Amino acid sequence: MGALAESYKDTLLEPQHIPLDYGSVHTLPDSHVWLDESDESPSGVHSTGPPVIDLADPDSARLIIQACETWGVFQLIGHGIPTKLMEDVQSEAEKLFDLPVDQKMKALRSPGGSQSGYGLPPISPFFEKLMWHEGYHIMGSPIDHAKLLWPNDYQGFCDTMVHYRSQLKALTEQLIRIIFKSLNINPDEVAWLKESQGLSIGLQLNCYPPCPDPTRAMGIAPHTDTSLITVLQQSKVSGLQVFKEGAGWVLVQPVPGAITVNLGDFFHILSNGVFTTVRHRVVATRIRRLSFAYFYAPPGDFIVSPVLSKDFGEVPRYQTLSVKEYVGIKGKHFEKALSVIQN
Ligand SMILES: C=C1C[C@]23C[C@@]1(O)CC[C@H]2[C@@]12CCC[C@@](C)(C(=O)O1)[C@H]2[C@@H]3C(=O)O
Ligand SMILES: O=C(O)CCC(=O)C(=O)O
Ligand SMILES: [Fe+2]
Repeated sequence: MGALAESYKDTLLEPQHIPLDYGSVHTLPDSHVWLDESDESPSGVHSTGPPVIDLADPDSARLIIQACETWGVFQLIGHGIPTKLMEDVQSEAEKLFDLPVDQKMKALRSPGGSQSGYGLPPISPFFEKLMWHEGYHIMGSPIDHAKLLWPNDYQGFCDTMVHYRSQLKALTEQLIRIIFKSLNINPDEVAWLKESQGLSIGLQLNCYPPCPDPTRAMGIAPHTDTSLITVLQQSKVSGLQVFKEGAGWVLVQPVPGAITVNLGDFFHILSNGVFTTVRHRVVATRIRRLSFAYFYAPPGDFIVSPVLSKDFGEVPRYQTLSVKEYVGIKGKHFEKALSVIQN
């Protein structure tokens, strides 16, 4: 199922690492109070956000590369994902998170197993406090877990998710080709890009339930994605913030119909640190917010080695290692993983 299925598999999930029955909680429990994020200015709402790029613009490749260097994130319009499909995904996910908590718990992700199923973010054990979040992860076939949720009525959900995944795969690979060219990597010579063998692909449905005290809660704690690239559908409700040096936390205000694209750790390593793996978080909100993240990583045995050139630097800033090795290091060292492999 690919190397990402192994990520965070050894982080110790304690009994408290399961989502609350949020509908029945009217005050924020102490276990969910996040205080003192003050070192990293709370909500940089005054800064201009990351760029919005139209993929149909003849200049889009240049703008994408520029955004990879400066922000590590951008919003993409003209991407060709049908609006109807994006709406269908939203309504299937709403149906899922609307289920009674006992029903969702039947599909709970099992500790040490694959990442598929219902639960809190796998990074939860790295934090003292719990996130105001529930998620459902799909890796490989969605059928087994969907059958647990809807024993007689799972086909519509599965068809929508599989169709969505294949559309996002094509878009993601189009973006990877653009970025590879700027790194002087010939995409036609990359076997996994041509043949789709051994890729690590995960589709994460995120739900941030209505929060009674959003300024003291956290939707998803700060992290960088363990991916080459992540493409994200945000709903109309804002909540995603990215950390920008000099500006603090900056809101990525959702543009209707746009797909948010962010680079993950593997593009950062490949580009010798020139492309940003963007640190991001999600703030809690008074109204429910959904988002859908598609994570794409090369096969576990792919060797990630910084590209060296005049533009990307002549000296490697990171050690050369396999995707699988890095996933192991990330699972152990989390936010420090990149500094662990720094030369
Ligand atoms: C494909 C993956 C990326 C992810 C870890 C995982 O193996 C499965 C869940 C993903 C997710 C979703 C919520 C935020 C996040 C940091 C987490 O805890 O689980 C990401 C992980 C990631 O980007 O590494
Ligand atoms: O909800 C969002 O906007 C972002 C979610 C996210 O960062 C993730 O799933 O990795
Ligand atoms: Fe993320």
